Amino acid sequence: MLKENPTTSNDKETFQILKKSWKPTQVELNEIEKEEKLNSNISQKRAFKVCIRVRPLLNDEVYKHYDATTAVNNSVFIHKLQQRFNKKSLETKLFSVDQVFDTQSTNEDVYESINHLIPLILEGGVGTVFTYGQTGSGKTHTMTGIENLVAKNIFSDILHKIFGGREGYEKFLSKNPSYIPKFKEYNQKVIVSFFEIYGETISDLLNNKNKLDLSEDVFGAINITGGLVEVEVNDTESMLELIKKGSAFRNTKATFKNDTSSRSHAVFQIKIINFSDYNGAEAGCLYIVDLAGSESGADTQHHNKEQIAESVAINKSLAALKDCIRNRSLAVTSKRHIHIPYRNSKLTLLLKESFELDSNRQCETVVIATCSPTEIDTAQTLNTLRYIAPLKVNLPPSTYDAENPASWNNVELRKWVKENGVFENGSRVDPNKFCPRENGKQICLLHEEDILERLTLNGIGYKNAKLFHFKLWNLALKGKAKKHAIKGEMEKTQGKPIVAFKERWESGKVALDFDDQLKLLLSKEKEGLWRCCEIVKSDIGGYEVRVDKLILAEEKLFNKPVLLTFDEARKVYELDI
Ligand SMILES: Nc1ncnc2c1ncn2[C@@H]1O[C@H](COP(=O)(O)OP(=O)(O)OP(=O)(O)O)[C@@H](O)[C@H]1O
Repeated sequence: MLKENPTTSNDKETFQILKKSWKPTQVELNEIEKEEKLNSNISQKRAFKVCIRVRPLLNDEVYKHYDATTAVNNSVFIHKLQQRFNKKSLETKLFSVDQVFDTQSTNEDVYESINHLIPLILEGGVGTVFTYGQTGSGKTHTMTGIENLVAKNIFSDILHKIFGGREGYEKFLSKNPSYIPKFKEYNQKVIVSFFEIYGETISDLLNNKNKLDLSEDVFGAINITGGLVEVEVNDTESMLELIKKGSAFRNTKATFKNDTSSRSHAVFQIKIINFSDYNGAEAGCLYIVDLAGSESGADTQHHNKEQIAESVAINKSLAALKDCIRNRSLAVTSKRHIHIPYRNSKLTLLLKESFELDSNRQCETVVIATCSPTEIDTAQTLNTLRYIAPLKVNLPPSTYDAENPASWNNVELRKWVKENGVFENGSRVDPNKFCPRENGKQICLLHEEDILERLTLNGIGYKNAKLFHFKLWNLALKGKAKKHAIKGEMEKTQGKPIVAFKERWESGKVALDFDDQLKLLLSKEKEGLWRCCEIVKSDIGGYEVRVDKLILAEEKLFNKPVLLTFDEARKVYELDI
């Protein structure tokens, strides 16, 4: 590995003497304490958790360079030797994040910062972990460690969940010592894929670098197209084998800073599929993303034309990633609309769901900033830390509203189902079967036929299933209207919500009226009266526009405009709630 060496042995000695006598100031200690108090008081979990890992000095660095960092609890100090006239002193910068891993930390220690993502994906959520940092700072070392530890732990985590905890599983094992787990028996599948994003090209690392692409469907979901190989795995060894195979195919080249520098973003994806789930239940998903290293101008001074173009492409996609996270954090606090530019790169498009404020599923991301400890990398380390330190984002506060199913989590939904799914003939809706993992919003987005199927397959008669669906659907519509009322889009008059007509009604808009009927506005007949055609529920779920059913409707009864999206496959419209 090539290293520049502007450090004299004199500097190194002076630095070591100064660092030995260095202590954080009282102001800095107060700041660390304040940050830690703030972290421990956070009742909400982080949507974006930020960690720092400082790697140790490597063998070829130990003699020439020195460690310019000091970690104190969840903060790290970066030191710089300054010379003023004849006097040398230490200049220090402090960064506080959620967790710091110092030069002595192991990959097992770092794994602790991400292991909460496993229960999240077993519940159908989306977990993302990525490392960000200069080339040669330890991203691949950290990510390979995490991939291997996930492979080692995920299968026992699933079994503990199936057997109601570690003790339950151990008790079972003591009675069945030769038991070999078969996840299919428990309706679980663990599916693994591994691909890289090099510039804007996506290649399958488990299939000879077969070219893949991303597409966004009409519902906004991102799909990998081109035949991604997805392998079902049942044990640690098979998963480790795939990690090894995929890593060997990765695009790496020697650079000025790193002999085996990764020139692509590698994405190791684990899907947890509960295949007894009905239509519409999404798989839990973990993305482990090893980013290509960012390079400074100085790092690229020995690059040829092709390498410079490669560096520009890497830095561009890293900038897109930073923009998305930064705007995501701004969007949580800002009163105005903040655009999250996830379409600016393939990487951010893939991770779109992690940036969405209003995602249907719970999404949590861990960002690990990796740093080289040496004094010659201080400028790049400061760049990395300045960027990642403000990225901490809390999950949006709970918006639970007993009258709005779209705001319920799985526990709240189950409670409602238990209380409301009771019929005169004694049959009951079992929440374990109706909504094993979904939250209220996910259930509200299901088609009527999917809901009816869930109910009838579990012994609820068709008539009762319709009644139950109607109750839930009505509540969802009212909840949505109420949400708008709270937002100030409606006024209350005599106990009845009346629209404050900020929106100008115009032809082509769809209005929901106070009887929960939808109408497509065709033309204005006269002031306050519109010629419309009816939009009715279809037998196959969704809505149909009945051009044969023309009516006149009073504008004052319109509750609010709604968006309909067209389901190309079934040729019906769906309410975009
Ligand atoms: N925590 C660590 N402990 C020991 N060695 C480490 C650690 N982190 C990194 N290294 C070593 O440092 C070198 C560079 O690490 P690595 O390849 O992981 O960097 P990188 O950030 O992925 O670089 P690039 O962006 O160029 O791919 C490797 O030889 C690696 O083994």
